[in-house]
Parts: sequence; structure tokens; C-alpha cells
Amino acid sequence: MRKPLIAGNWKMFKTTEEAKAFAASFKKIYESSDIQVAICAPFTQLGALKEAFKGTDIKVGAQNMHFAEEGAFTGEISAAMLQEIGVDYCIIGHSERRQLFAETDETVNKKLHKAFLAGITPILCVGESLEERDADRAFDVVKSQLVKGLEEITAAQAEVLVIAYEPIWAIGTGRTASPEQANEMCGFIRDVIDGLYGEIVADKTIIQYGGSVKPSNATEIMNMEEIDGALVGGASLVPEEFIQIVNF
Ligand SMILES: O=C[C@H](O)COP(=O)(O)O
Repeated sequence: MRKPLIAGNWKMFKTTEEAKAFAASFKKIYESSDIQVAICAPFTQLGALKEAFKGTDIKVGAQNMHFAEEGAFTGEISAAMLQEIGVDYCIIGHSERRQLFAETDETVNKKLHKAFLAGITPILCVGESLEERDADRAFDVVKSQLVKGLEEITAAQAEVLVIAYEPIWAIGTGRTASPEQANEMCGFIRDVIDGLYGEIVADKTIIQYGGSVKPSNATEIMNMEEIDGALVGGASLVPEEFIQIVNF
């Protein structure tokens, strides 16, 4: 059976002191269960969080990485640098990276390959804009992101991959996809994985929903059959809110 993953994406929020304070409070209210929990934090907070979560089963993730081994890429971070800290996950291809930092399906694909080589589990983000949904292109857009993003990714890698369906129109807007809409797309994503790698792999791939997940809607979303977790932005910043989602 798939173990659901609820991951916080802190985006560009929290200093190291604030991250440590979050970890201290969260550990007090967190109880380990059959839900995997992770916090994807800014690069400078990853080491502190690994240290703070030592002895727990809470995982730590980055929000981006470069696809090159090393080189003259000012401001970038390599997979080996994340691996050295012991980072478990890395979000790849978040829509904010695609929209604001010119991330393409090609760079997403290169990053996925590098993450796997470093033993880091990628959380591959896909999702359509409002214009694309209104034009009835949501399924084509998501399929294309998957097919291009997963080029030459093996079945063994696809089995451990996490995919996050994040409709751009539901991110940070307070507007959530309905549980049915989210479930429909997550089911479609599983069908695409089935088409690429077969049913055994598709049954194992974790498919999350992300976009304005909060304590008040987490239960309904998490209870949908095709949804194996959530990628939570704003509501992951406050321990007392995030724990309610984790304990949906
Ligand atoms: O990665 C997380 C998503 O962008 C969702 O963010 P949000 O929960 O603040 O809407």
C-alpha cells in the first residue's frame, strides 16, 4: 500500500531561528503514524531541521536544485550539496519556479535524473493555469509535463517518485480545487504513469494534491481515493495548523 506523504513547502519563509522554533513546537505535538511527514525548507534551514528532527521520522526536503554536478552557476545548489546534509526530498518544477525562474520541462527532467542519482526523492510538481483549465486543456498540459519531465526515468525510479498535482489557480489563492476535481486529475496522472510504466509502478507512485490545503479541507481531500497526500504551502508555516492537516 502507498504511504501518504504530507509535505510542507515553506517557500521563502522562516529564518534559522524561526525554523528551529517551529521544529521544537512541532515535535511536541507530532506523533508518528502511517503518514510520512516532511518539511521542505529554504536551503539555509535544511541543516538545522535535519538536526532538530534527529530521532524522529520527520523528513526534510529542499525546494529546488541545479542539474549540473558543479560549475559556474552563481547562486545555485547541487544535488551533492543537498545529499551531504542528508536531505530526503527535493521539490522539482514547482509552478513558481516554472513561472518566475524559467524552469522548463527539460530542466525539470535533468534535475529529476540528478536527484535520483543522489538518492534524493523528487517531488515533481505539475499543474495547469486557469486559462488552460478554462480552455479545456488541463489534462493535455499535465500529461505533457509528465511525459517530458519523466523522459528516460526508469520504472524503478518512477516507483519511488512523488508527484504533486498543483493547479496554479489554487496556489496561495484560497481557492481550492474541489476534492472531485483534484481526485480526477490525480487519477488521470496515475493513468499516465500506468501508460508509461505499467500498473505495478502506477500503484506505487505517490500522488499528492497541493493548492490552499488547510485544516478545514484536509480531511475531505485526503479521503479521496487517488490522492496520496498533500503539498502544503501557507498552512505548513504554523505548527498548530500543520499538525491538524497531518492528523486529518
Ligand atoms: O507547494 C505548495 C503549493 O504551492 C501550495 O501553496 P498554498 O498551500 O499556500 O496554496
